[in-house]
Amino acid sequence: MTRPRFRFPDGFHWGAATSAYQIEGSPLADGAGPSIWQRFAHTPGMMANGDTGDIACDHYHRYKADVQLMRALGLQGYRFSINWARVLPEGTGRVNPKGLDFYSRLVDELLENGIAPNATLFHWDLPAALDDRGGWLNRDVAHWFAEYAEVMFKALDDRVPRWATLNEPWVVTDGGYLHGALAPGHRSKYEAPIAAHNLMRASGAGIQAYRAHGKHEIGVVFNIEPKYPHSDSAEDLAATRRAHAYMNQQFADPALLGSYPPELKEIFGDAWPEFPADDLKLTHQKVDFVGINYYTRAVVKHDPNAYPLKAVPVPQPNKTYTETGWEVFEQGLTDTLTWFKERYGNIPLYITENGSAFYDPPVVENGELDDPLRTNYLRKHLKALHDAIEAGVNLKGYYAWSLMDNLEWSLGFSKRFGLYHVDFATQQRTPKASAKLYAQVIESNGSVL
Ligand SMILES: N=[N+]=NCCCCNC(=O)[C@@H]1[C@H]2[C@H](O)[C@@H](O)[C@H](O)[C@@H](CO)[C@@H]12
Repeated sequence: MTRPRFRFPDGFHWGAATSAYQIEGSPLADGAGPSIWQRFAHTPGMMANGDTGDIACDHYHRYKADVQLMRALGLQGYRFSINWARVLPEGTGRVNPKGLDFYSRLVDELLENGIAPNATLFHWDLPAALDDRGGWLNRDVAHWFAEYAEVMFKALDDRVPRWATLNEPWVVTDGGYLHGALAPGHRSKYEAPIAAHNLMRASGAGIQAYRAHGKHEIGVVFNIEPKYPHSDSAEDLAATRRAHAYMNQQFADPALLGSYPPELKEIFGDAWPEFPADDLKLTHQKVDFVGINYYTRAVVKHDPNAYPLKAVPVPQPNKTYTETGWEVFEQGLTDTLTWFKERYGNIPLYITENGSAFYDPPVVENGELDDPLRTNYLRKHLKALHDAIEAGVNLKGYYAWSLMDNLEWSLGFSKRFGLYHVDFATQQRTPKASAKLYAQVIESNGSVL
């Protein structure tokens, strides 16, 4: 019997992902300290509709029922993040046992239901107390992060087989330090490179701590958005190169090559510091895997007025765009994975996030909501994933973003990425048709595609 066209390799890992501030709620419960997102969300004007993570999906209280939702899909893994300030309310020093206990209970519930925990130490919610001490702009943050990482490894590594240090450092620096749309809301071309550099120093220090205390796997998670030139003019090709270096190499290169791409000095000019050479020895640590978050691509053209890249994305005609303004372009996922393999070698890779926000009219049929656009996005991207594996990429697994609708950062609850719909007034979870497809994909290891 011939093998089904899109059957994935035996042992391919199927999961779903969330993050602490987006789903947990109760950000200050049981001794937790505030994070910069707790502060940012309560700063007037920062969040769409004034939405905050005060309740979100109330996962802090509903985690057992949410694990049953994961089990209903047949998930083999669940990628979640740890709210640093729940465990270390001041960011360093005193450990809050009730904060640690929540994550211990979550991990036990996952294991009891045959779901492998995949824990991310930092998914944007830096303790506010550390931001008061300079946060990612203070070189000491590498030590603060390593101290936090060691607390978590000692507490949970006996039960957590896979860790990530950071989630998407590019978004933290581009959104939080350059453009100011995300916490902590700074707007400085001088601060952004320093924050970026210290994020990767901290990730390196966290990996070093894992080598001393951990028994399983640790990696780091990057968002990668492939860049395609609008034309083959020299200007557009150079603009595409700058955009690619800024988003896709600025963090992976120091982590995996121990160097920065030359375009960064070109982009930031006098705002690009001369970093101590030893720093890149710290950022360049062996990783057990890399997580790639893929959503979309960008077609890029030169624009002398665009700050600081002198490059802008070009909307594509006759294409489907999601509610977050991202073009549906599944070929970009295949291209991203083959590029990553060519540049960094055949490191084990996971797609740690992939998904889409669409306004799906909630049509309830036999207890599920129909979401044709999201279902189509999922199907096309899983096929593109399979193409990358056939091209020789060492792809180990896939985590759908997201398990359930949640707080889409400063866009609030208006952008829905979930496989499960959440009615935030009642906290009712309802599986979407995309959840049903995903469950069939997991059950058949892709053969159903
Ligand atoms: N322009 N543009 N381009 C695409 C760049 C994507 C940057 N944002 C992400 O990747 C975030 C990631 C985050 O981990 C999660 O917490 C977010 O909820 C999802 C959805 O937004 C994605």
